[in-house]
Amino acid sequence: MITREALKRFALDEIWWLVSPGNPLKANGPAPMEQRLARARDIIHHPNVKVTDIEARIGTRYTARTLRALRRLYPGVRFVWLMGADNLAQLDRWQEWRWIMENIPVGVLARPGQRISARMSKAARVYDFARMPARMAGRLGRSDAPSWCFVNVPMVALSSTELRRKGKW
Ligand SMILES: Nc1ncnc2c1ncn2[C@@H]1O[C@H](COP(=O)(O)OP(=O)(O)OP(=O)(O)O)[C@@H](O)[C@H]1O
Ligand SMILES: O=C(O)c1ccc[n+]([C@@H]2O[C@H](COP(=O)([O-])O)[C@@H](O)[C@H]2O)c1
Repeated sequence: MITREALKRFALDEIWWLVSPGNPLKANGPAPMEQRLARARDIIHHPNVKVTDIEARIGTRYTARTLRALRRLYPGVRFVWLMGADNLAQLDRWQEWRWIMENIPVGVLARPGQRISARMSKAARVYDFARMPARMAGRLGRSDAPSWCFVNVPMVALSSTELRRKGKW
């Protein structure tokens, strides 16, 4: 749902789901890559959405390194980094987070319970000057970094952790 919203709201050509080799801030490692790729591909069927293990192939789980590699590999492409509001709330714990903000436009999708922590976060405060109003979200991909935009999307209070706990995956 947030992928479909992001395609529309940010007027993107494509969205790539980067199936992570493992979030550096999460203590427990994920399920095997092949399994997660297959499950991700079962969920999303959209001509403009690609599910990829490119981070594993590049050999990194750090977003700044991924983005540098992607720009080298696809020099003609203007990339935008997309994430949920929970990730904005702790972005200042990411490796080279200022480099990310300074170099790639960032689109943030609202997430239940995360509005205040995202708004009060260090990243939001430091880069307040670079925030685009949501009504201009469609221009995010064509704007120069630093530039970020928070959009309100229909709230779905689901998390991967909860789905795993309920045995749905
Ligand atoms: N319900 C949601 N609303 C908005 N963004 C979301 C939602 N669920 C996940 N995201 C975003 O989608 C991306 C992938 O999230 P992920 O698959 O790790 O799920 P998660 O629910 O955050 O995981 P976990 O429960 O293990 O913390 C992240 O950027 C996250 O912020
Ligand atoms: O680069 C980092 O330091 C960093 C720290 C935490 C999360 N990330 C990335 O952010 C993405 C979202 O993580 P998650 O677990 O919320 O889906 C995923 O690609 C992670 O690898 C990246």
